[in-house]
Amino acid sequence: MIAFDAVTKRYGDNVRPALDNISLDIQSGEFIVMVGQSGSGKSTLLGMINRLIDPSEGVVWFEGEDVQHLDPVLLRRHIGYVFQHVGLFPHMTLAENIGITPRLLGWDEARIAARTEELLTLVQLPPEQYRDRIPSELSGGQRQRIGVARAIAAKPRVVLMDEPFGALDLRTRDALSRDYRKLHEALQLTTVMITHDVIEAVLLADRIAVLQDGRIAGLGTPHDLVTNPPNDDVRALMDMPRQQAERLNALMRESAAS
Ligand SMILES: Nc1ncnc2c1ncn2[C@@H]1O[C@H](COP(=O)(O)OP(=O)(O)OP(=O)(O)O)[C@@H](O)[C@H]1O
Repeated sequence: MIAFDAVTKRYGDNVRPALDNISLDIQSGEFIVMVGQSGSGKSTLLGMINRLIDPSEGVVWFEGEDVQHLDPVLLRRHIGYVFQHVGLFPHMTLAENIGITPRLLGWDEARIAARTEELLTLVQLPPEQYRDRIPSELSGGQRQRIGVARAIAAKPRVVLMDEPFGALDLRTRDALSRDYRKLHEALQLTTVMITHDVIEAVLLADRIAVLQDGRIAGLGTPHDLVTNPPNDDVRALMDMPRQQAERLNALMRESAAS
């Protein structure tokens, strides 16, 4: 579905490339999650898929085509994009926000209305109650649900997510990410997600890519990376959820004993 072939990205005259000779194949239907420290190159990698960023060297393939040969505006209409600050249009109703890409693609109004109803139901915001609201009349979690609905409105096969649930409280975040995983499966999407939360990555991903200084330091199923990390940095990162669980258990035991 998507392939990076020896991709390097240099910003301006920075000595160190933001991405350094990355090769990565993403299969159709796969849920791949990118983790790594701030500045490791995750957003740069994601932005190359929908041509927000162009490579300095190498080729990014999308469904067998070099993205450099595709019109970026048209390409983006076929790739859903969800990011942390949802970016809904504040004066448009939720229905209008969801209908933006279908409308740009020339769908007729009846089809857009039907699709909007379907999506509001899918993201668990009953249409009769929500379709005519504006974004400021929603909670952060509800807004993010609309962000997901808008991203998949025109039935893209690929969805890119940049810290989509990062600004939400833990419970909402957990519920929303689980709901999204179900949507990913039901709609047979290909999803590329960035998160800073290793637990979220382990729970959601088919495969995790660990980025470090512009390179892929580890790539594999959550199980592979936890049980057989390729190096000490990946081991330390993937071991964090277990260490936190152990600390929590120890605290619980101490407070139960006192
Ligand atoms: N427009 C830009 N101009 C110059 N340097 C940039 C630009 N965008 C990113 N960089 C640099 O490229 C490197 C990778 O940045 P990138 O945003 O891809 O990292 P990231 O892993 O997504 O970070 P974060 O987790 O903080 O969002 C960083 O060193 C960053 O400073």
